[in-house]
Amino acid sequence: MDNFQQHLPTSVLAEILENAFQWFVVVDADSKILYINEDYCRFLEVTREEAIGKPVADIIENTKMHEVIKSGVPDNASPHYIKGTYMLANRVPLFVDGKIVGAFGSVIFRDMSDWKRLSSHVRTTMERMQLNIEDNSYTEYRLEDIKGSSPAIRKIKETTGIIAPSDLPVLIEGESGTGKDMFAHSIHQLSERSDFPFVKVNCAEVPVELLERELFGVYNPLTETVQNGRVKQADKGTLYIDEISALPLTLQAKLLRAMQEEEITPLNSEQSEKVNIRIVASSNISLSQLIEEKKFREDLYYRLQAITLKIPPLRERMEDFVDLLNFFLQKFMLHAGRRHITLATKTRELLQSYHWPGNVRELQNILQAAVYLAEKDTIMPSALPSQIKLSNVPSFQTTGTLEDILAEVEKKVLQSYLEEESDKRQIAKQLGLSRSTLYEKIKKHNL
Ligand SMILES: Nc1ncnc2c1ncn2[C@@H]1O[C@H](COP(=O)(O)OP(=O)(O)OP(=O)(O)O)[C@@H](O)[C@H]1O
Repeated sequence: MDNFQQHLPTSVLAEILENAFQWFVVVDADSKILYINEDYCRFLEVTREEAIGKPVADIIENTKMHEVIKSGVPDNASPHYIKGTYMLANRVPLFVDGKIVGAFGSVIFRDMSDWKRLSSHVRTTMERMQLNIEDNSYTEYRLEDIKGSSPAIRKIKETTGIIAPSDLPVLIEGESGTGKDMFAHSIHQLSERSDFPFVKVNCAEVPVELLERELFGVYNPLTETVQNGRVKQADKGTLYIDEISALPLTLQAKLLRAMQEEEITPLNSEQSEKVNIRIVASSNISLSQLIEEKKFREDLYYRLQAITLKIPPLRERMEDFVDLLNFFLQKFMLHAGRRHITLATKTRELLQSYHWPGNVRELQNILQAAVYLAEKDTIMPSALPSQIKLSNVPSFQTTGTLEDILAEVEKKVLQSYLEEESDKRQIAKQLGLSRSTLYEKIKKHNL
């Protein structure tokens, strides 16, 4: 402490006390005023000379400084009624060598509307920060980030370029992991709304009972304020509604109103608000089928589907496979600080013949793991997850004598081991054979 004081001249200390808090008072152990700043005196309509040395209760009405001195417990953010208004005050006891020598008090909000304003300002700032955190948690994609040169992908990219600048809603259909998010982002980036927010909501991830407030906001009667939902947050920008098929029918009606009348009504409110949003929606199941099952409103569907981008699953556009493979391999090599990694021919074949239910996302994840796990410069099939290796289990004949069938199985198993591993010692070890037996079998099967 002494050390600090040496560096902090009294004049500076006084300046800090004058300015650090709007209103500030220090009392001694008998609750007599030792210090009070100018601003506080002005408000109390006393001079500083009059105030200093007086019992604090004579100068500040409803003060609780003496209670804090008695209890030794701070009293923070507590309402204090002075001159006809409620203010928010902090009162803190001062201890020296374990003994209470006084207390200080500060008024942190001069009236409760100050507080209300600030609290609503803090909330909006927090909402914006939250939005940014979520926005930044995934990359902002552009059309050129979408790899692949299959006719399907080229066509969809071309259509995206044409329709993006308009304000029309867009529906993107495709299985999970096909790149729907990437297209939604690209549409926003290429539109005149790109300087305004891109807000995403995944209807399947938000619990149904919270979806209405998440989308349309909620009115809080206590604070008399509206907490904005995603629609309002996307004002002037793009609202990306992922998995729109999970949107309940009642909310589908509200969304349609937001699109047609450019108006929303927050939950618990009777007041409509104007909004200006472009909707990009995506679904990994066919919405037309949901209409037949009466789970999706026909009017909303027709409003959305005028521009539909249908992204085929990866297995139906394997022309993109090599582009995607090379792209991810380069990317993850760079991330992992590796200079040269290739795929063994068998690894490549296994990947190529897999049916990719998780689409591009699955390919990306598998390559990432394989690059990080690769000990040498070649990724062997053993680095692939079992679902890929199992999808390629060799088939064998089931007719003939048992001896013939077993010989066929033995040949196929040896063949697949030899393709995966060049070190025969390793193969013999894995199959529980001596090296000489392995060589005999290789010779017998002409491998
Ligand atoms: N054509 C592509 N080029 C490069 N990366 C791609 C491509 N398609 C998808 N990806 C990558 O695959 C991952 C999944 O893509 P995205 O999130 O856009 O899929 P999605 O269809 O929206 O999936 P979901 O329906 O599960 O939300 C992303 O990390 C993205 O980088």
